[in-house]
Amino acid sequence: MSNIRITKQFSFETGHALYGYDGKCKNVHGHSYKLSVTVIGKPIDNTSNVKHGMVIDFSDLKKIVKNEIVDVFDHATVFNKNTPHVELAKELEDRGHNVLLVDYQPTSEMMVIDFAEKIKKHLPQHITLHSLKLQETETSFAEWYSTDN
Ligand SMILES: Nc1nc2c(c(=O)[nH]1)N=C([C@H](O)[C@H](O)COP(=O)(O)OP(=O)(O)OP(=O)(O)O)CN2
Ligand SMILES: [Zn+2]
Repeated sequence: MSNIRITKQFSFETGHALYGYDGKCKNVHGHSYKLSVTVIGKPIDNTSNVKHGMVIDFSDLKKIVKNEIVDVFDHATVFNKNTPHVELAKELEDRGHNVLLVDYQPTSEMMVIDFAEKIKKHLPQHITLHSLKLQETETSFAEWYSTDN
C-alpha cells in the first residue's frame, strides 16, 4: 500500500508581541493564523475496520489539533515568559484576559516548532507528522518538515 499525505487546515486568532524586536511587531498586535497539518501513512486496508481506506480520520486529526493548539491559542495573547512582558501578562490575566505564557519568542518559526512537538505526542503510532505550515499574514509563513528535523 502506498504512503499518502493528508492535510487538515485550521484557523485561529491570536495576539502576540515580540519583546526586543526592532520593528512594529514589538507592539502587542494580532494575526488570523492559518495552520495546515500534514500527516503521512498508509490507508487502513481492512474492510472490517470502520476507518477502512483512511490514513487517519480527518475528524480524529481535527480533535488532536483543536485540543492541543486551536482551543489553547484562539483569542489568547501570547507572551514570552522569559522577558519583562511577563509583568504585562500578569496584569492582563488579573483583569480577566486570556493570556498564554510560552518559553520562547512567539514568532511563527518558534510557534510552529512548539506545535509540531505537541501534535507528534498525540498521533497514533502508525501515523507520522509530515509537515506544518503556519501562515501569520497573507504574505508570511513558517514551515516545519519532519525531513528537515
Ligand atoms: N522571521 C520572522 N519575521 C517576523 C515575524 C516572524 O514570526 N518571523 N513576525 C513579525 C510580526 O509578528 C508580523 O507578522 C509582521 O510580519 P510582516 O510579514 O512583516 O507583516 P506586514 O504586514 O508588515 O507584511 P507585508 O509585507 O505588508 O505583507 C515580523 N517579522
Ligand atoms: Zn505578529
